[in-house]
Amino acid sequence: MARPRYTALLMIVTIDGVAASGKSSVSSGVAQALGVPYVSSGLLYRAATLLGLEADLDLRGAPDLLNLLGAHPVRLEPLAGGNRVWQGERDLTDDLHSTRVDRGVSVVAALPEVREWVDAQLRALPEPFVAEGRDMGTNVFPHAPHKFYLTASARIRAERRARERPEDVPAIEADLQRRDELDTVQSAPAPDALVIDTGPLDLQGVIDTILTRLH
Ligand SMILES: Nc1ncnc2c1ncn2[C@@H]1O[C@H](COP(=O)(O)OP(=O)(O)O)[C@@H](O)[C@H]1O
Ligand SMILES: Nc1ccn([C@H]2C[C@H](O)[C@@H](COP(=O)(O)OP(=O)(O)O)O2)c(=O)n1
Repeated sequence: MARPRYTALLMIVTIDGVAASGKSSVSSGVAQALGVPYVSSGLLYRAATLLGLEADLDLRGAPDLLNLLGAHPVRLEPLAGGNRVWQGERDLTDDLHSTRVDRGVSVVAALPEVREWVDAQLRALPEPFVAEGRDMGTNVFPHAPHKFYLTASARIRAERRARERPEDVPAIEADLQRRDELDTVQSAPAPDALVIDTGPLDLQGVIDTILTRLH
């Protein structure tokens, strides 16, 4: 079958949304269909959090955290199938989705200095790509021609995430709601984003909804 032609092929596509709304799975599917990499901005916030926790730092203290990140630089490797994060030769990726990192990351993401550190790395990446996070369409790539924003109820998101975490659905739902609140400032949809309620859709349904907009 002939591969569909996408006008978005040489541009940036942004996919923002609340926690566990499907951003990384959907971005990976869209990126693979477009034949471009996807970029997971949340992994950089998670890496800063992991390294701060490992160094026993107070996560509210930007100077110490920035010193640490400056001394041991972190690199995001944006692949279409799944992003990886490196610190030198160490692959941090598999340690970034623990409950401990989930619970600390919003505090770190609220630090303006850390946001600048992440944004600078993202803006240095070669286009085209699909970028996912909270503020890709509003703050980091406001000129992107195609923007999407994923939502779903906290219960549905918790049920999905429960397949990846040891905690039960109510505990995960409470954590997600707490994080939604802490992340509110940077999580507003761009005015020109298409908001997609992923609740009634399966993964492929969300990917197809986006791809039909990119022809
Ligand atoms: N529309 C969907 N239907 C069913 N499961 C989904 C859907 N979107 C995502 N998922 C699943 O929900 C979980 C969270 O998705 P993920 O892509 O990690 O979200 P995010 O990047 O927003 O945190 C994953 O297990 C993923 O496979
Ligand atoms: N562009 C971004 C991406 C993530 N963040 C913050 C907010 C989130 O709580 C954490 C982790 O985001 P990530 O997308 O990796 O994970 P969730 O989908 O929220 O589970 O980072 C942000 O503030 N801005």
